Amino acid sequence: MTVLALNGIGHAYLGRSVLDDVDLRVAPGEIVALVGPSGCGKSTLVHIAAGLIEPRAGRIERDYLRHAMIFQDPCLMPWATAAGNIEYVLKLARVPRRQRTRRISEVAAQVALDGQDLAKYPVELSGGMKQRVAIARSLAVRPDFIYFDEPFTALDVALRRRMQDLVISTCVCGRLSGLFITHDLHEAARIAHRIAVLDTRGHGILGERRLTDEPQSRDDAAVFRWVQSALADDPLFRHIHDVDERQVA
Ligand SMILES: Nc1ncnc2c1ncn2[C@@H]1O[C@H](COP(=O)(O)OP(=O)(O)OP(=O)(O)O)[C@@H](O)[C@H]1O
Repeated sequence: MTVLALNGIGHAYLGRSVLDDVDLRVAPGEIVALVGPSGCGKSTLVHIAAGLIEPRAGRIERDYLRHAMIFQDPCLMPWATAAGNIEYVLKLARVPRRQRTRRISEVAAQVALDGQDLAKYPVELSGGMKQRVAIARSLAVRPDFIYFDEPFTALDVALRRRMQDLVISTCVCGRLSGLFITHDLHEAARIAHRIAVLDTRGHGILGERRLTDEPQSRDDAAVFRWVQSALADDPLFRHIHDVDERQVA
């Protein structure tokens, strides 16, 4: 069973190929992390999967009801309060006013935003609070699939961790499915059921590894051990490591 199937996806920008023959599947209730070095086409693939870009080749099968997207930039409307930003998507979904108020409170509680936070404008919110509003906004319409495009890259380590916990508590425990783009193997190993590696030049999925236990049951030591062993012993991830080091050098 799949809720998302990408079959033979290919794409090019200005005649330059960035993706070729990419196949990827997500099962119900599964979070798949897609990793790969910068510029290999991860964002392009997730935009294609979400229907924001029409691919040059391939077929996409979506078997979910409603998706949401969370980007690195929270993309909040600066002229609306946090509550106003969340309410906007509920208005678009034609949710009646009384239900909107209740739904805003529910999702705000899920991401630990209080009434005072909800009354603030984006300029008055910290980076982490803005990202929490963005997550609350995406949860407000009750998606059953979420696309994450490196959502926590700009956050500091502690905040990033809290946001990852939030993904685990809302998505994994809520049985939502998702595709999570990241170049951070630790992040992937914390939150995903399965990790797929995109080829350096976007020429297909190089391989994938399933993590045996559920994300909510992994402690820091288990994640650390998994990543160390993947980088040291697994040729699939050594490849990523080498490429990153080459780019830094
Ligand atoms: N709109 C665009 N027009 C032209 N080229 C683009 C466009 N968007 C992306 N590219 C190019 O396509 C390639 C893949 O970009 P993409 O953003 O999908 O990679 P990525 O793996 O998500 O990178 P990163 O991890 O750095 O965000 C890159 O070489 C990028 O420069």
